[in-house]
Amino acid sequence: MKLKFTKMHGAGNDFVVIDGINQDIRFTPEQWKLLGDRRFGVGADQILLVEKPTAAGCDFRYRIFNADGGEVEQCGNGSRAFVKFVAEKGLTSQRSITVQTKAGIIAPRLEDDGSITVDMGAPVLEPARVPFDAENLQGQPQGGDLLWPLMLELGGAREEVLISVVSMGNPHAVQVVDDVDTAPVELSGPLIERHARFPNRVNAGFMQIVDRHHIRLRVFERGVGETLACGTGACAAAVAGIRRGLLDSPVQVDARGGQLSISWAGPGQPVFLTGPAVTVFEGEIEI
Ligand SMILES: N[C@@H](CCC[C@H](N)C(=O)O)C(=O)O
Repeated sequence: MKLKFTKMHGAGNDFVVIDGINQDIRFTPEQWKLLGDRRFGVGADQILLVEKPTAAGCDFRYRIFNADGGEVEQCGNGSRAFVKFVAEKGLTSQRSITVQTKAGIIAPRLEDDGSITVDMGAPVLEPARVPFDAENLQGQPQGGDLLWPLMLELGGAREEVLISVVSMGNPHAVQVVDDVDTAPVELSGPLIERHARFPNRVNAGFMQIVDRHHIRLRVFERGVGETLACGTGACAAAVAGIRRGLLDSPVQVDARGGQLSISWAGPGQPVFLTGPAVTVFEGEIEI
């Protein structure tokens, strides 16, 4: 079939966005992977599918596929691209929408200045629900959080890293580093992503604290590798930093591809993610 798509990005985290309301989309994991392939397909960190909702009270259903072809629960930067896409394509006239995802309902809103704020829902902090297997591990208390020691095998050497585990619908392991520019993202990112204690794999965040309202962040994303920004990763890092008593809301997050802003009032409360969404080009591909 000839597929119409839109290429978009949010702070450099890039997407192929597909209207699955006016096109009949039934792809295999290999076809999703091909769309994400930067050499043989279009190229993107994630492919986002817009569908009619199946849950009552929602305007749309939002499905997310990583570049490796796997379907995942949540994507924060993608949710901003999603609301801009449905507005630009005339699929809605509302500036605030409710969106059904695999991880629950989120609510993105187009602001007058073109930025987008998303109610991402409350973070999940219980290890078993992230999911993270904490059995026989001694958590180290810090602030209101437990830091978990994770043993990494690096070329014969063993190294322990201290992580916070947070789910924003999708799983995150966040560690504090002195300097994100020299943090071993390429080396330990893949080891954390596939660590046996994360049965569904995990997104690995490396956060440098600049001051109590400002961090720098790099994220090695599950199913992709390092991206220029990760919206749920920014939410998870801010939540972890606030819980540990290192940060106060709101938190400015500098990613390599742009700036995001996170606010969170504390456990049980939703996390709000604000940032840009940009349409790059429209295209068609035979698939
Ligand atoms: N880039 C995203 C997260 C996309 C999904 C992630 N790779 C996962 O597997 O959970 C974001 O902006 O949140």
